[in-house]
Amino acid sequence: MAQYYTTMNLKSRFAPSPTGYLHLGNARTALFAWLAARAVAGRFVLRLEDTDQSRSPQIYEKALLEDLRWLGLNWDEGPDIGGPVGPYRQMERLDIYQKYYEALLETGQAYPCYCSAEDLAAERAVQRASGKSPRYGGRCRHLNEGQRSDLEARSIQPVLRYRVPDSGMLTVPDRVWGERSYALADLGDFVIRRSDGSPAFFFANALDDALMGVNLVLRGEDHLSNTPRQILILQALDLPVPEYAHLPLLLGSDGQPLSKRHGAASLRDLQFYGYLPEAVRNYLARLGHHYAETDLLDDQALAAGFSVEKISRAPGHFDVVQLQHWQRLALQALSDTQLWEWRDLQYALNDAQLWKRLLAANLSDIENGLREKILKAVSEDENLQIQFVAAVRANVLFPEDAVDWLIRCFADEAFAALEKEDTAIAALAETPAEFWPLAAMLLQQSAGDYRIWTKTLQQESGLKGKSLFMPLRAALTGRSHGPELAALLPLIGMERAQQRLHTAASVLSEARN
Ligand SMILES: Nc1ncnc2c1ncn2[C@@H]1O[C@H](COP(=O)(O)OP(=O)(O)OP(=O)(O)O)[C@@H](O)[C@H]1O
Ligand SMILES: [Zn+2]
Repeated sequence: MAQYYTTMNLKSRFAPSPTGYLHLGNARTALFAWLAARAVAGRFVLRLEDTDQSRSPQIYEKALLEDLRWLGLNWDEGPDIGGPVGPYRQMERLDIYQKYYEALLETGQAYPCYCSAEDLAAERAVQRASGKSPRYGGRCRHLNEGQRSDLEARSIQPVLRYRVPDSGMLTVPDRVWGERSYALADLGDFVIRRSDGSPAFFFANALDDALMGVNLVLRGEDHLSNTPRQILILQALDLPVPEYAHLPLLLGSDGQPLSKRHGAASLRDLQFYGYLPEAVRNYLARLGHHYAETDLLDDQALAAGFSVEKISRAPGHFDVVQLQHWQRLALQALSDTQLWEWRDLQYALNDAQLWKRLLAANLSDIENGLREKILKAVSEDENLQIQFVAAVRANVLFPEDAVDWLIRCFADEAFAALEKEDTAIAALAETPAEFWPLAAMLLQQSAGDYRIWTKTLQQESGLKGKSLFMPLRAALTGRSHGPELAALLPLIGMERAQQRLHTAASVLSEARN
């Protein structure tokens, strides 16, 4: 049984390949490894497995660091900040690997294999045909010096294979899956160095964990079957074997595991939509890990409640409804001022394209400087900002929602053509024509006091409940749902409210024509 790490020296890591944008599966793996370290004041390492040079463009390395930082993770050692056991990019560690290849060659635990891709494919075909599971049969195991130099003379670049012991069992402990035993005879001698000299994943990954002092390897279940080979390598080199914890994979809506190469829902996408990183952290932390608390947790609480033992074995599914639930809670946790200053909201306010889209029906208003006019009015008045945020915050999930409500509150001439929901138009159409002049007059009389206005309007129109408030909401906001009208009315103001009540009457007559 593996020795469980003490809480004093835990070191975990995230070791992605910079081959695409991080998706939520990668992000959850990174988050769990980070939480495991932060829970016990351990260390967290970021290592880039960039040995597949054909798929490792520079942009992905930069994006990877940015996205992890956006998510709120930090690392104690990594490619950008260095550390005591670096370098932290595998391509910068080739000399280190070479030393260990030589050690294995010297003791005969590794040997060069000259088999061509065709040779190997033919071997596998024969094995499959006789119902055996395919593995390398060991053809180059016993080549003598003369045979080797012959092959070298034909300038065949060999791979290096690890010589797996012929018999025996290997027991692999896993903190999530428990112990599994493997018959060594089934493994087949596997490649540890490719013919171009680059290290195979099995080798570099295991070696680096050991050399970097990583003692908890938390990674996706896709690596579960690699573990016996990695333990063999570490044992052969007399290096420490870490503890392993394999996380069930996150699946997309097609039931397939998310994968960078297939462009799965990325952290970048979530950032673009305006998700708050604390919402994403809370969502991911509960994806396959149990927390007793159902409210939004800060990082300290997330770390304190994290334990490898609480990881579930069931595969996770990306569920946007759940993610939005955490977005709602994360937004609620912001003060009004913080919400107004939300960086993504500030971007959205300045995003002319977004305004154009929200106002598509009335582009001429954009040309007339509508956006500048509204922004000027609210940017000069801090009270108005706070009042606005306080009124609409329960109806805002994304920055775009806030911009939409801003337009609905503060646009005058634009409003006539502002997009109106069908249900809102239906509510207008069901309301008698004489209601609107009455509503306008009583609004004037009540001097904008919402309670007095609606009370007198109810008395004099005979309408009440939904048939009173739905048409008012529809006329004032163009929507059938939204923030409290009492809170919106002061923002809309008397003048615009009057205008909209009159417009509602004309919408009605248009609808009837
Ligand atoms: N769908 C997934 N769910 C959970 N974890 C995953 C998933 N896919 C990969 N991981 C984990 O993310 C970490 C980084 O792996 P890696 O960079 O190879 O990601 P990948 O998505 O498999 O990329 P690629 O498509 O380039 O192979 C590993 O620990 C891996 O196990
Ligand atoms: Zn061979």
